[in-house]
Amino acid sequence: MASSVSGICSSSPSLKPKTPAAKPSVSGRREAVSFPSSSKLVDRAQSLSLTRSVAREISSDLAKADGAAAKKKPGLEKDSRSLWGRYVDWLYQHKELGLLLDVSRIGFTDEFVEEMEPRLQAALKAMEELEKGAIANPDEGRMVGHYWLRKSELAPTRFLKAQVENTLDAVCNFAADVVSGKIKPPPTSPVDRFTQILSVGIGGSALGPQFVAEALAPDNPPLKIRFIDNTDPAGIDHQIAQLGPELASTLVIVISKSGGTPETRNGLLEVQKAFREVGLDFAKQGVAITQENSLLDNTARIEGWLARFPMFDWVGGRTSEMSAVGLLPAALQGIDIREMLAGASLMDEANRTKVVKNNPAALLALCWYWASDGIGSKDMVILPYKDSLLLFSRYLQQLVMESLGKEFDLDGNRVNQGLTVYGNKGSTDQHAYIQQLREGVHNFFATFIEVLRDRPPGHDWELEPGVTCGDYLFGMLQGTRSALYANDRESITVTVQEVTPRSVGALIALYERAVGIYASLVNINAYHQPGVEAGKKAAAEVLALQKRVLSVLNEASCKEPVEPLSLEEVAERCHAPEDIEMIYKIIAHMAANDRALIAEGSCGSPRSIKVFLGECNVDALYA
Ligand SMILES: O=P(O)(O)OC[C@H]1O[C@](O)(CO)[C@@H](O)[C@@H]1O
Repeated sequence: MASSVSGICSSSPSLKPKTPAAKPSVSGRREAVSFPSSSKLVDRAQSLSLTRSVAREISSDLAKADGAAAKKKPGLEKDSRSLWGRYVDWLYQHKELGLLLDVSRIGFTDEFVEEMEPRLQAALKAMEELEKGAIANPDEGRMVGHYWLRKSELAPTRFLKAQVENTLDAVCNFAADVVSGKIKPPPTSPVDRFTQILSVGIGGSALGPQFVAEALAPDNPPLKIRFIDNTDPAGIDHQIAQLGPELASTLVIVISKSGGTPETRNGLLEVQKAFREVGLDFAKQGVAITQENSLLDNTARIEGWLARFPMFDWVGGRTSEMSAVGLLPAALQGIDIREMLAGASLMDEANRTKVVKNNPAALLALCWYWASDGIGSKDMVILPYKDSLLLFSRYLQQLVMESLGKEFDLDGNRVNQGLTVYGNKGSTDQHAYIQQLREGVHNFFATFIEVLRDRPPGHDWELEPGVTCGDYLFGMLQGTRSALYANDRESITVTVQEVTPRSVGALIALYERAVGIYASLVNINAYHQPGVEAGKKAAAEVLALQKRVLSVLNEASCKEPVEPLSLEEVAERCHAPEDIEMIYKIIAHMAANDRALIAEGSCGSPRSIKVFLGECNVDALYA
């Protein structure tokens, strides 16, 4: 029975005005500063409570970056003839892909390029080894093989090659059968074809499929796609409500490499409940994409789901778009996945050259290093001037930040590396934050993504003499690029002819490789994510504490008369006095959600709160 009383916790706790105080040192956080001297670095490292030796190592690492980039940073070239020369000299073109990379508005010097050459060669060598099957993720003892997904011949064993090829065939066949209606929803469905996909997954098991759907799904795809990528009950309800009666013709694809991610598990349980409530048999509409023998795989097998596709140990979540994770949803939406793979493969090939000027991923990594001093001192703002590429920055956020945002380097030195990524799309963002980019704090470099083809042939018209709507978009991009540069804000421009499966595949491959090369340049493991575990562990601890709180409250509520408890008393009885703040938050959250909990007092004055349960659960007393 759920009840709560008298507007408990209905208003936010009052916030005291902040009094300025000396900033405490934040462990592990390095401020973004340009080219600090070595002695300053040592001071800073010491203030971060690092040992002297670690401080010295950081100092010397950054001194290297100083050597390679910082000390020589001249003002940006402004003479238009010289700039044109620079543009032409450095322009990279991939003819077959119709892709251009312009790095002329990044101000690196020839001397910097020369100094970086040996490190770039080492990085390219490392990529070569990785493609051959080296253990490129030493922490987890794993190979990193996403490049094999688009060129199975590269896989280091026949077994792995067959795995890639068989999975691709299985994905294509299954998608073709679903789209053609050979694989049908159960007879309870009012229509005899699957019409919708509900994709349940998070992080790398969602961001690639979301980006690709937004970029490439036709206006009327054979199956429309929706996503549950969180454990937000209202968000989940919304997706299910939007499906309405079409739930009966929805293919639910549950994607989780590990097969045990809580958000994804919760999404699955919620969807299964929705199926039960309307009398549908989930198993007949469920598809799992996960590692063999994971919890999800075993559940799907035991429950007899419609299909299961493998995820491989050697493919990381954030580089899984070209595995079944990305390919199955894409194929079901009528996207040509072989073209995506072809685009990625062509890009990979280009990125194998050891000539840096002809290697677009190496050029990107070089620019990132220059622009952010090899320490992430500047953010990377991604600005695609094309609505369909809206989610590219969101996709890149995980690819770049989960890969590069690391506390330690490969030698165990504390480095707090990373590269912040954000952005939406142009010209929309010109009316949001470009003001600050042009004139405000100088803490970023931009990447423009330009798409030359405005709309399919035969549809264009001039909305004023000689000018189309797309000309405006073009003008906005060029204008912003020039205006930023005029104010010493650097930028990269990636140009594609059109947004096609091939160009999207190429873009994904370009950034995957640039991240790998950059990681080598700064000597970090791009393929693990130890930091994510801390949050997951803490969340599990909160839920465990909540169970203890409930048990303590139940005990007090089973007394005659019922014993309302203060927060201090609850914390004491949970043997967790140090967790009183968390206990307060747990109680406030439960009270806001009709959880058989009666809290008296006011959320704004936590000391006034007395809490008890509406009912005694006798069974729980003896559990
Ligand atoms: O596919 P899984 O195992 O559910 O993991 C989802 C995501 O969670 C992470 O492990 C951590 O956020 C990502 O790397 C991954 O893409």
